This record gives sequence, structure tokens and C-alpha cells, in this order.
Amino acid sequence: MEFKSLKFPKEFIFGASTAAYQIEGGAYEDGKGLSIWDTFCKQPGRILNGDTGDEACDFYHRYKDDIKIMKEMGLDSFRFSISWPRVFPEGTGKVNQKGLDFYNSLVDELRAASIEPYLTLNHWDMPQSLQDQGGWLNKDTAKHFADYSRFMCENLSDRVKFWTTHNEPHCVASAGHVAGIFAPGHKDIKEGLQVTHNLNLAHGLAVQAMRQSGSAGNKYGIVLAVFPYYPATASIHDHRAAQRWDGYFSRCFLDPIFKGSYPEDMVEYFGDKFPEVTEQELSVISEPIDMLGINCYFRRIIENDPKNAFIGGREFKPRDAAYTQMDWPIYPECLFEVLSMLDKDYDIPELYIIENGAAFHDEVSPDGKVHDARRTRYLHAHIEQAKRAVEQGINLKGYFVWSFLDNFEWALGYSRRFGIVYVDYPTQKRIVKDSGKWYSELLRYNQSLR
Ligand SMILES: OC[C@H]1NNC[C@@H](O)[C@@H]1O
Repeated sequence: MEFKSLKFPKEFIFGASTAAYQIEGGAYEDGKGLSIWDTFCKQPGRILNGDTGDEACDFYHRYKDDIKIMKEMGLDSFRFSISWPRVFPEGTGKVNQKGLDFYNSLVDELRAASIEPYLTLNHWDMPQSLQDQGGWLNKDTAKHFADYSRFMCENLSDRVKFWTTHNEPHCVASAGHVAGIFAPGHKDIKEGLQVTHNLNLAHGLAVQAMRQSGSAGNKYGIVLAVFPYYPATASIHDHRAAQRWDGYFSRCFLDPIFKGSYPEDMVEYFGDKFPEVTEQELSVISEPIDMLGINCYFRRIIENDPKNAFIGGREFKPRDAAYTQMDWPIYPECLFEVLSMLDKDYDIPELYIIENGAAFHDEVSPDGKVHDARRTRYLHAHIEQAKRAVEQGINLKGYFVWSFLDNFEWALGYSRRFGIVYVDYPTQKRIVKDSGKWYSELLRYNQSLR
């Protein structure tokens, strides 16, 4: 496929993203402690088809072969997360040496393959033992997270330069503590707001801790899911509902981190449910960071819905849009619009798209290949929007596709495939999909211009 319209600056990096609980497996192996997702998956009815991350893609054992595929594909970078309980089975205290050995080996293999590791410390799999002490509701967890982050930085930052604290903290707060569809499965608005603040605090403490102990030249940041929000109609009620969603899901993280304060409209809207916040805490949360990772898959169209006690709105699904298997509307401009908003409203040194991709129903054809043309079209259209942002002078430094492998999609189990590499779970066989081959050609084209 012609790539001239997808020519990026020489220093722009292309990668692929994953997360520990979704790909590693080895959930009870080599001294790893329980995570809240290990226990959540065992609760009847929580996960579609009763799926778990017990084995997932068996990346814990197959990572060397997977890195060979990454190298053949030409990935510049691979984003992964650390399973906190694999290194600290109890969340604090005693280190599980075999867990640390795994991540040391993973990083060594990536570097040997000339693939830049891009690391996330919390992609939702909180140690169960800390959850038993209140989890993110307990501010002590923020301190434990900073200690864990410092430890990982001391051990890996000679080979890992990119460090992000949380992935999509809004999911932990809202899906995990308000909607109850993610671990730990709580349903309490006040809890969800307190967790929002405690996650922000943990982020700031971790950045401070890593900056004290990590190598010079490290880049520290966070990965946030940020979407463009649209009102479903011109009514003021829908406009206000869209603003509330943008306020909670985006600005309750962006504003304290980059502006040192929570959005006033959110503090006002949530009233006495909003947590107590001190100036000292805001000072920690707004510890300067070097980069912001953005996960953006689609735009969110919101209509007012007073029955939604949390935030007073619901998503509107226009009939004339095309949708992915996640029932997400396909709207490639979402990347350009989000990047433009961030560039205009915040002072962010570097931006990376850390997750963008699509779930579609995939099958292995009789020729043994996976002809996923819709995913290739999705990636092409969205990467074009990333290029548009770069051409407008927005400081976008990289694009990572979600995901390298088909993997465990949380409450939907293995029913959704996002990978550019197909995983036949019964055999763990990998098949590079047509979209993976296309992505590889795109990378090779850009690398040929460096
Ligand atoms: O839903 C697709 C992805 N979205 N961001 C977080 C990841 O863990 C999800 O699999």
C-alpha cells in the first residue's frame, strides 16, 4: 500500500502495546503474588465465558519468540507493563527474585533486538494483599506504589528510558469503583472520586521517587485515555453532559497533573462526594513530567441522562457510523482532535499515542492467514490523522498500536481480538495478520528514510 502520505519525521517511533495481565499468563508461577484480577476473574459472572488471565498468551514463557516476531516486524518500541505482584507478591516488602529476573530478561531481550522498551508500572493488576488493606482507597497504597516504582527504576532504568506510572487511571476509578465492572468490582461514587485523587497522588509520588533514583535522561509520564466529547444534540443539557464526561474522564487527571488543580466545575458538580484535597497533595500530583501517553480509539457522543446518578449522561450511538466489535464508532479524526486539544490547552513536553487499534472478528482462512482488511483500514486512517497532527507542529513523538497480540480483554475475556498478531489460544500459535504485515511495511518505509 502506498506510504507517501504516511511519511513521518526520522525520530518518530512506531511501536505496539500490551499489558501484563492481558498477555503474560503464569498467574501462579515462580512466586508471583495474587493480583486483584486473578481474584476478580474467579468470581462467577464477572468475566464473559468465565475466562481468566491464568494463561492468557503465555507471554511469560514465550516472550523470546514473540520478540523475534517484533524484530521481524521492525518495531521501534514495545510497550508493556510490570505485574506489580510478580515482583512484590505482597505489594511491599519481600521481592520475588524470579519475578524481577523475568523483567530483567525481557528488557535484555528487547534491547538485544534493538527494540526500545516503553514501560507502564500500573496497568490495573494491583496486588491483592494491598487491596485487602483498602487498595487505592487507602492512601498508604500511593506510598507503596512509589516505593515499587523506585525499586523498578533502580533495577531497570539503565536499559529502560520511558517510564509511565498508570494506564488509564479513570478506568480503575470509574469501572473498578463506580460501575463495578472491573476489579475490585465496587459500586460507590464517593469511592470512585477518592480513588481518582489517590491515583493522581500515587502518580506524583512515583514520579518524584523515580526521578530521585533513575538514570539521567529517563522520561517519566502517565498514560491517559482521552477522547473528543460531542453533545448528541444542540440542546444545552447534552452540551453540559458532554462537558461533564470530558471533565471527569479527562480533566480530573489532566488538570491536577498539568495545572495543579482540579476542574472547578467538577468539584462543584460532585459537591460533598468530591474528596478532601490539600495544596501539598496538588503540589505532588503536579510534579512536572516529560511526556504524556494518550490512548484514543474513538469519539464519545453524549446525551443527557438524569438517571445516570454518577455523571448524568450516556453514550449515544449514531446509526450512520461504522463500529468495531467493541461497539465503538469509527472516527479517525479523534486522534487529531484530541492531540490538537491537548496541544492548545496544556503545556506537554512530548506526546505519544500509546494505544490505538480495533477489535474485529478475526478468522484463520484456509490459506492459514488472517485477512483483517478492516483493521488495516482502521490503522491507516488513524495513522494519517497522527501524521496530520505532526504536520500541524504538534509535538507527537510516537504511535503504538493496541495491540501486538490478541489478548485478554478484561470483562469481555478472549471474545475480542485487537492484535496485529493472531493468537490461537489452544495451541498458543502466533499468526501475523495482514494488518501486522501492513504495519511492518509502514515501519520499514519510514525506517528507510532515516
Ligand atoms: O479496550 C482496549 C484497551 N483499552 N485500553 C486499555 C487496555 O487494557 C484495553 O485492552
